[in-house]
Amino acid sequence: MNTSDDEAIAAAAETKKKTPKAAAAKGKATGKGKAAAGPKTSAKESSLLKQKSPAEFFAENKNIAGFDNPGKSLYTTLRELVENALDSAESISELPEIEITIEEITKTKFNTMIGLVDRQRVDEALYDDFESEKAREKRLAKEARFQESQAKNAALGKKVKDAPSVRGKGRGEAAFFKVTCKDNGRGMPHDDIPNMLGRVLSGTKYGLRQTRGKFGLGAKMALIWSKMSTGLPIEIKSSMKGQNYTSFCRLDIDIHKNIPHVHLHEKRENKTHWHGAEIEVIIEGNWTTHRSKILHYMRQMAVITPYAQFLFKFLSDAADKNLTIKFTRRTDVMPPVPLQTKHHPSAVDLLLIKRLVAETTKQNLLQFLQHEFVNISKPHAERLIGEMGPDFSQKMAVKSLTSQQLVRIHQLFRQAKFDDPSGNCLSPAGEYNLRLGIIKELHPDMVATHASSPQVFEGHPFIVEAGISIGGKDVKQGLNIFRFANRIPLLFEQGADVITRTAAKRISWSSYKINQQQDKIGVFVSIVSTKIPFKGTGKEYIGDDITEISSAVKP
Ligand SMILES: Nc1ncnc2c1ncn2[C@@H]1O[C@H](COP(=O)(O)OP(=O)(O)OP(=O)(O)O)[C@@H](O)[C@H]1O
Repeated sequence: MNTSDDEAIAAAAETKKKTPKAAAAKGKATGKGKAAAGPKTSAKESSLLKQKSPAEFFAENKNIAGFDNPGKSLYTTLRELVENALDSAESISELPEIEITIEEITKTKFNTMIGLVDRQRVDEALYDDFESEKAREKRLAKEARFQESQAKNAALGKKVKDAPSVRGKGRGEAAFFKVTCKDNGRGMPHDDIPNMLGRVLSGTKYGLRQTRGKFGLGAKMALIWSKMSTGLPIEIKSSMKGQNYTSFCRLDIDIHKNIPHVHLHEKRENKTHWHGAEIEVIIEGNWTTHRSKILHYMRQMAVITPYAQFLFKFLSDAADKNLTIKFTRRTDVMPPVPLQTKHHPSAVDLLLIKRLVAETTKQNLLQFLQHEFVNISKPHAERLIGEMGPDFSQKMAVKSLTSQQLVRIHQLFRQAKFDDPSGNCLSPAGEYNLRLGIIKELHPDMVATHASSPQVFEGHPFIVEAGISIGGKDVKQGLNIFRFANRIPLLFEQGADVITRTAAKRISWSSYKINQQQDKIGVFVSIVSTKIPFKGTGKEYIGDDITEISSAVKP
């Protein structure tokens, strides 16, 4: 015992003798109160710890899932529904037939739907778009000046600018849309519908397989957004092949508990023997700001999926806004259904090894290594076990492995050499389809395509397919970059994406006798993998920081 300990004990004994109250206070401060019951917690000190459900988290951070604002939310809702529809039809090798309708709902119609009486404005000055007499005069004078300068510019042959738009300060009046997506896919089992669409982070696409969906989030985000912006539930109709009934379900989500709140769930007659799903959601959106993104998305989807048929409709009370576009099927050749694969030993972390041990049906370590991972043959597994050390044996029960032994296996997996995973489980669009898609949607003067052999990053196989086109319809001068990941068009965050950066900065177009500024160049790059390293859950771009991918994208 050193001097300072001695001193502290002596001082404490002294305090105890002198003032029992002061000693108690000291005990509280040092956390050494009554030995058995522990220090009492006053109401003021009660724990501040709170839990949040995944649904609450995503409702509060909806931007990370692509629901940044009403316009983007309309775009992302459509996209999530279309991608689910395609995944579903392709999973049963059915040529996809997908109908998408966006119906504009006026405020009066919306209010009638929810039983709210429409009210006219009474006190105009209360509103954000109210313009005082003075402000009106000022605006009109500004507009007149602008028109004068435009007239002068036009007379001098100079470029004429668009008139600046006049907007209120705030968000203005909300616009509502009913988004419906109907497919001819697998449908959903009746009893699973509430959890599939009303519980965040639940889905059927979590295995190691190339799919458009991945997180078990997209459709639920559309529902959360509808709950946040209109308070209306989602409606689902679904029927599986051979079922003589259609499931109908109307539900919303209990955000706090992250559980579905079912309003109606029943079986109805399926006279037409239809199979597939039809999902309908009513949300706030903005068609004006995101019309062009939505149409680009549909067109790009038609490029990468020429074997699908899409019927896109925009319906409005203003007849001149109505739109119907049919993207026709050009081929019956579908890429093969992507296969579920096992994990590559170099791509697993400790947590995943523990999960695989907990879930495996294999009894011993030898069988476990051989059957739960790709590229470990029996002789290879025997050698690996030998290398693990004397505590390990081929016959040892895999469920009896200690935490330390699992760490040893993980360490060995990181250091040992394994053959690369094969790309057999992947389903690229195929050069034929990519070429066809480009010709069908762009009508270029020239197209060239190329597909790479499978490559690997972090134990995941990936394939890059690319196409270049020159000329065509609705193609602007310069680079027109079309990016696809697991056959999803990526339209946002273009600047940071590996494909854009490669096309714009790392390719010497002049060496191919292509003028980067003047020619109408279409660049199409499609990456498929069991793991697309998206930045964020919004699936909007692939970063430029994975060497294997960036060098594979550059020809
Ligand atoms: N049109 C559909 N047809 C059949 N099943 C569907 C359909 N839409 C959704 N599902 C089922 O509901 C599940 C949840 O869909 P959700 O969009 O929430 O997530 P996901 O597609 O699995 O992943 P992600 O969040 O990456 O899109 C899907 O995994 C699928 O099983």
